[in-house]
Amino acid sequence: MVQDLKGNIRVYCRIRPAFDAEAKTIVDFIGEDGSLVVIDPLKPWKDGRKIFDFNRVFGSSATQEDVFRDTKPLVRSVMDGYNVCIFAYGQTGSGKTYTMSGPGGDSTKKFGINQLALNALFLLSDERKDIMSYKIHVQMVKIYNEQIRDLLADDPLLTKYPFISEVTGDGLKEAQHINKSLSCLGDVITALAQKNSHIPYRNSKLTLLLQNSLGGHAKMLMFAHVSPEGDSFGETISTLKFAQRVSSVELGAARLNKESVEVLELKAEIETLKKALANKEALTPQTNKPKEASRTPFQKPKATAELQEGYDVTKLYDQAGNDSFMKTPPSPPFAFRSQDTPQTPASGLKYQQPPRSPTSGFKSQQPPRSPTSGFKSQQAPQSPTSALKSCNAPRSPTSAAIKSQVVKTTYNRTRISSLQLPKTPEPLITSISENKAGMQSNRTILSEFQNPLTSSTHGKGSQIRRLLRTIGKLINGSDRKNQQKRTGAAAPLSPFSCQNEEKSSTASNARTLRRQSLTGIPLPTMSRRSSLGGGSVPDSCK
Ligand SMILES: Nc1ncnc2c1ncn2[C@@H]1O[C@H](COP(=O)(O)OP(=O)(O)OP(=O)(O)O)[C@@H](O)[C@H]1O
Repeated sequence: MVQDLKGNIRVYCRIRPAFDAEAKTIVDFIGEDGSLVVIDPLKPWKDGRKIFDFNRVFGSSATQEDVFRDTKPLVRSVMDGYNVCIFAYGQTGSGKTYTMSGPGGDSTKKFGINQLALNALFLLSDERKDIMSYKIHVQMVKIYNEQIRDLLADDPLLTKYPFISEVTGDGLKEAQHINKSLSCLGDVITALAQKNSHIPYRNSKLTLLLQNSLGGHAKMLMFAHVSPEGDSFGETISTLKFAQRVSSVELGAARLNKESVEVLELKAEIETLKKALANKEALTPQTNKPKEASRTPFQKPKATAELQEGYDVTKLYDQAGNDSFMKTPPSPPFAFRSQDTPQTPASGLKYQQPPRSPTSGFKSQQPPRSPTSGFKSQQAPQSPTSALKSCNAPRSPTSAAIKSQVVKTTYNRTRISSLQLPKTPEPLITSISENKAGMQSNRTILSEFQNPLTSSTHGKGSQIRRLLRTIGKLINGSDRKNQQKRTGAAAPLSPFSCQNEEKSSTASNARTLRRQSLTGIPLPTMSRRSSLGGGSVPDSCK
């Protein structure tokens, strides 16, 4: 907890076993609390003792498993939405490769952090497969002479580089670049430690590459490797001092890619609300249920079909209380485009209703829709203003609203083609569940590529939140609304009465339709005109 408050740079120190087991090492003391005391072989008395503090210190007897045990929680936090960076630092021959790649061999005991971390990610992914779908991408690059090379590229020429790990000519150049990288890393760490406004990430490819993992938005683990031999003391002290500096950097709490977790939580909430809604639905008397063949567009199963076919119903239902709802036609970018979810001929809002006037929106078997319409196929509204006017019987705006949100959330999801859907709201929720993977895939891509998709995931979170609010309103307000519906006359609904009246009338219309959707009972004398407010439509608004 203290660490989280302090920041998210952790420093583990690992001491390689001495090559000569008989030789005296510079390690004087290793504390459980992460303290390390080294002693200068040239000053074996008190002044020669240097004390350092890290998060953990692994002595020469520590195994790969020991090291990974303390690394695993960090690795797992990737799956919870954090960017995590683990890197090894230290003089040549101090054990960096051993820790990160392992000594080699098939046994997991020989695995390094890289393999163990991937194993952990795959295991976790498997454990959560019922609730989450992860995509894991692996990239391997080498920074050589300030050139980044993709080591997993198909073209070997791209991966080939001269090994020269002599210090002349190109080797000298290489050494200079390595020094530059490390020096830049040091500069970045110093700037972070000093809380400078400018952090010089761009000074080297290494820091540029690690930018997202060195800043305050990520969790970082540094393995500081040291050799225990006396003749490495100078390098060891240098490494330990740098590691101490890194450890002193206080970045503040890492910023979780919280949208991902939010999505998880919201999904759990959806599950709860789903049950509550289903219960409510079960308690609500279902009367005047039309036959399947003559089902009106206000019935939930139809709306469900619309959802599952990927219709853009949001502008028609979800925003029923919004001015623009009646005025603005669904815009193409918002509409569920055919290439994303192609609809089948059987899909759509086939209301089986007789043709209506040109102001009617949901005409069954209506030919070509307006290009601006979010509705697809035959049922597209003929005009932007015709969305609710066309309703002979109350549509189920609430279920449509729920669905429309899901449509947006699951924009890239696989289309569900069947139109033979049950009449309860469960299919709605089912469609949510079926699209879990989609919601989380973005979330997974976000872990992989870090920042770029955050806003996308955030959008899904807020969409789901809106959806939850809608469901919550349905559950909490249904009784009251039903009561109102039974006792009161329908509120004047006049979406075509222009500016001043339009908002309230549209909202009333939405409430009315929601009441209807909850109960499934058509409102008395719910003609098209009465559902819109009973007044004639002014010419100016037609
Ligand atoms: N914890 C360890 N236990 C046993 N052997 C180790 C350990 N760490 C390192 N070694 C051995 O020490 C030698 C040097 O280790 P390694 O190659 O990992 O160092 P390095 O820091 O990667 O070196 P370089 O920077 O030169 O690549 C190797 O033979 C390795 O097997």
